[in-house]
Amino acid sequence: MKLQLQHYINGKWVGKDSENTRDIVNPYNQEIIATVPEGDESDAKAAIAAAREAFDNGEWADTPATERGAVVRKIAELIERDKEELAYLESLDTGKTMEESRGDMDDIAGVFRYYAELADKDGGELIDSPVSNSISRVVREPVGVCGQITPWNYPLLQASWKLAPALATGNTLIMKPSEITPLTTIKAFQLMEEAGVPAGVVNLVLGSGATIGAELSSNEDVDLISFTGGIVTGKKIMQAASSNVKKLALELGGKNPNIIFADADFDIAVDQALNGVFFHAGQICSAGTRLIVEESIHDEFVQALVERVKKFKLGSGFNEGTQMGPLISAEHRAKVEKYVETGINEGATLAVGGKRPEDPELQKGFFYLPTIFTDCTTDMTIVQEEAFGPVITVEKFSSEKEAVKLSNDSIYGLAGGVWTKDIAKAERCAAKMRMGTVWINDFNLYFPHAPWGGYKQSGIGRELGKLGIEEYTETKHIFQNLKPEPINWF
Ligand SMILES: NC(=O)c1ccc[n+]([C@@H]2O[C@H](COP(=O)([O-])OP(=O)(O)OC[C@H]3O[C@@H](n4cnc5c(N)ncnc54)[C@H](O)[C@@H]3O)[C@@H](O)[C@H]2O)c1
Ligand SMILES: C[N+](C)(C)CC=O
Repeated sequence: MKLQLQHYINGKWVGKDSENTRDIVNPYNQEIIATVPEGDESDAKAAIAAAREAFDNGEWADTPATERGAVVRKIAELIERDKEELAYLESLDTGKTMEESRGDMDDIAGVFRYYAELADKDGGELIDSPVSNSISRVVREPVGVCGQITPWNYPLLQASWKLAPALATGNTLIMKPSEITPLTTIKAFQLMEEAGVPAGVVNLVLGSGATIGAELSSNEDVDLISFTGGIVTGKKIMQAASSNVKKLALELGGKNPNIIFADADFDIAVDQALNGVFFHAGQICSAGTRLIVEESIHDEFVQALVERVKKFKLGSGFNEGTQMGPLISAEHRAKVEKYVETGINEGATLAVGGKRPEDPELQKGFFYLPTIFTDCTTDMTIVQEEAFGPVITVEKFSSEKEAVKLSNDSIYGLAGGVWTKDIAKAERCAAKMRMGTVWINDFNLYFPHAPWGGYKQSGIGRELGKLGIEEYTETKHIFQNLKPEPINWF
């Protein structure tokens, strides 16, 4: 199936002849891999109008939940059918390895399957009414028109966490993928069309956040805005969403602590600490970029990390054996470089990395060497701010209480990890860590059944799990008086 490099509005592919276009660039070699129309506010408004009409006067919201679930299941099947093509497009667009992209596609199909199953499982709740001769029940209904805005690091995965629950519950939607990485989202809209999602129910507008994203966030015909991305954008969206007091779901950044106690399994903790931060070149919201290591093993632990890091294989995501691809763009690499410069100026010790690779084969891509800073303290910018790149900061601790205190010293609260063989200690730490996810002797694991989201400034609401579908519903209480009588007050 040919990739439709266009917007998808009201069941039609539009924008082919647009004067404004954007080139999509391969971060591995800067080649142009596609050119797409660059939409503006008028495209966003057309998509919102289509979604509004489909919600208010279409049949999707009233379609039996079992049938909606069947459509969502069909989407999962089509993703599985086209897994290789989708994985190829994702790696081309983001630079991540094919193995990672294949894993993402499995996860994405799993999310559609999970919400297909949940679609008809909430038949409401009968309340034990305190009023005699009455029926009191609670039902869940779709919110309405949903705006959905996604980032570039996990383009289709983050989209699937929004599309699947919104569709399963009978909403209509407009999605704006990151302007840097729209390819797999375009393909997913083709698959949703093939699966039989009615015209107007799902709409796709390509273009920038400042235009389309801002329109989706402020337009009063949009009932809910769901955003995954950076904290600065999240705050702008929150303000814009106040126009009509939209329902709001924000999945923002993280500066995620990974606590390593001296009694942890040393080799596994080293291995997973590396994986937790350098996977996808650190461009993961939940990357464990803040290592907090018990003093007694600190030097040995850092040495083991540094030795392993020096052997990392950087390269094309399509080459067998590549462990780490490039960063997403020149601008993003410049941000990571500035961050590392800040760390050096703040007095942290650069243990390894801190520059671009010299390998001639990597010069066209936006590569950056895996980097480790030691002698870090919580007052440093690099310990507080998200690098969203391959950079670890290492702090020391000498007591359980101090480890937990350090881990919570952040405006963020997305995720964190604890490594120890003492399960009681691990549970005590997990209970005190102010984060949406805490992993004990693991890191960066997520699956459709468990909720995902942040405490503090890491966001509002949850995706995945049962909470992830509830985000897309309004709750209504219906009270029926079976024996009405006059009140005789007036
Ligand atoms: N919590 C999570 O689950 C999660 C998952 C993935 C990424 N993230 C976060 O995403 C960030 C990286 O992604 P990014 O650089 O694409 O983020 P970003 O905030 O720059 O962009 C995200 C999306 O918002 C759009 N946007 C930009 N300005 C906008 C505006 N004014 N109004 C509406 N939309 C606007 C962009 O076009 C893009 O589609 C990191 O901070 C990362 O931690 C969080
Ligand atoms: C949510 N997650 C871990 C899939 C991607 C975060 O960037």
